[in-house]
Amino acid sequence: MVKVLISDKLSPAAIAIFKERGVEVDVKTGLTPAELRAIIGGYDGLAIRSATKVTKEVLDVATNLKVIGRAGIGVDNVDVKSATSRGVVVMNTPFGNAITTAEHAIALMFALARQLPEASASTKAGKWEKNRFMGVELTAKTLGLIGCGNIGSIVADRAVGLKMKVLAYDPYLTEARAVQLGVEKAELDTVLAKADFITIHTPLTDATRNILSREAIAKTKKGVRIVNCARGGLLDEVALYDALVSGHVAGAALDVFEVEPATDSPLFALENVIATPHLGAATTEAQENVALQVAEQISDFLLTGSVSNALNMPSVSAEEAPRLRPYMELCRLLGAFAGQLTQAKDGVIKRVLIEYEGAAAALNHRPLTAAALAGLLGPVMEGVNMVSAPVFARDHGIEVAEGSNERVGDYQSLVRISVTSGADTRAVTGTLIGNGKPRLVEIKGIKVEADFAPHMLYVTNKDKPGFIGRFGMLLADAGVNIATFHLGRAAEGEDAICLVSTDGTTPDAVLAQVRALPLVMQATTLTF
Ligand SMILES: NC(=O)C1=CN([C@@H]2O[C@H](COP(=O)(O)OP(=O)(O)OC[C@H]3O[C@@H](n4cnc5c(N)ncnc54)[C@H](O)[C@@H]3O)[C@@H](O)[C@H]2O)C=CC1
Ligand SMILES: O=C(O)CCC(=O)C(=O)O
Repeated sequence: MVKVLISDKLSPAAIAIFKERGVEVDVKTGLTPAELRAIIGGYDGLAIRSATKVTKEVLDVATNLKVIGRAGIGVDNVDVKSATSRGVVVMNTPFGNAITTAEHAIALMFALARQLPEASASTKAGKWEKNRFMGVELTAKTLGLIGCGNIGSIVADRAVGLKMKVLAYDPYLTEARAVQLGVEKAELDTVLAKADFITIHTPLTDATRNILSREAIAKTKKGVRIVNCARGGLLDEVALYDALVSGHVAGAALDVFEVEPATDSPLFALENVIATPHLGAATTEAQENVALQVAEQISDFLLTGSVSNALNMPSVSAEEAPRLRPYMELCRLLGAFAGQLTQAKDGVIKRVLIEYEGAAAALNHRPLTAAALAGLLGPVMEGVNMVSAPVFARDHGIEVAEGSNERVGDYQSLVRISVTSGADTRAVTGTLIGNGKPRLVEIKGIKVEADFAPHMLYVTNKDKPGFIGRFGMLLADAGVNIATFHLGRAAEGEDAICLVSTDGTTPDAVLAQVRALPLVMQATTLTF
């Protein structure tokens, strides 16, 4: 039974889903990093919000972990790079809390415009300061959006409904989408110069860190009000403090802080600052949405192999997962065959071409290619899987290409992997037979019909009388039992191949004797 740890406060809806799907689930919140490291090795899945920090140190001891599911959007509390190199899928729930967070940004904008928290506190203190709290209207004001993705576009939609003019700075926003949203696409400097309110909705990346820097804040319109409901670190808190004190910025509403939990900040002493404790996603509806989604996504992945909303792996829908699974296995085995042949020769892979023919041409190729790369790179990288293999290939300059052809030849479906290393290119081709069983049908252009087996011996030789008898006797004398024996040749008297499955490994000394047989060009043991 697969086992999942929920290490942050999640709606009980998540536990119900896991149990319903037959996944064993433990809920342990508030763990220290050391406590998490001590237990994480026992889990296949980890469901988190923002409190759990999934660091490299945690991942290093997460020996069974296959998937991390973030019930929410931002994954800045997960070391995605380390997770990827360890083959752990990282998923989020990109839409479940977007409306709620957009509503929080709008709520903060209203709260700033009418100084609601201060007015409420003063009234409750019995002061009735009617003249102190003079507000501003939102109608006809300019809202500057920085980031117009899921949340930003919902904020834009609501702001347009409030009769605001919306300027959006987002390098990835197309003109067509801007028109559809009723916003004007603008450069950052224009947004800074013209906006009465600015709200940030970008992820925190190297490009967005400090996007509202001291210099940027200096370019804003005097009296601007700023909302940050995205991530701490997107604005310079010290510069913001100075601009609030000088009166250049009329108010700021912050849900997120550079250091969280933020229990102490000079900003808290300012009347014109509203602060909430990272509450953007905190509604019953959003928490139920993200908890349900993350539990479904983690269960689906662990139980069926379907992948949704992963940041480091191509998606595989629940519908296509059963169809893709035998092909993924075929691709992995073909990759492993080609990888072991390459390793036995010159070793350094330069280029991989994966071709899909017949029925395979119509499939979702990204997960299949990832599976082929995982098999191929197995001999060079311990523990490589579909998550880590494409990244490893990219980082090591291995060129990966795909081809497809719907034409059906001798086989309904074919996958061919051609690997170039040094001056050589080696191709292995396979198909699925009967109930989805992988079969090798061609090696280096020579036809063969062979199943994959845990232990194999692959020999290339000259097609001349004398090899097969000597080879069989040698294995028999060494006590290596042959399970299956397959032969193929390019043409009479030319290059031939012999693929044998054995009941156990062939010792290195026996392999050396095979290599020394007359007519043998090369011999390699293979394991699958
Ligand atoms: N306060 C809270 O509780 C919550 C905060 N968030 C945060 O809200 C932020 C936005 O989330 P989503 O809208 O779902 O993300 P998204 O990925 O849908 O949208 C982000 C947008 O930022 C744009 N962008 C990227 N780099 C940019 C740059 N250099 N300059 C301007 N725009 C840039 C992207 O093109 C994209 O359109 C994230 O930081 C997320 O972590 C999300 C949910 C809850
Ligand atoms: O889980 C939370 O409360 C925070 C949500 C959030 O920041 C996100 O989804 O990115």
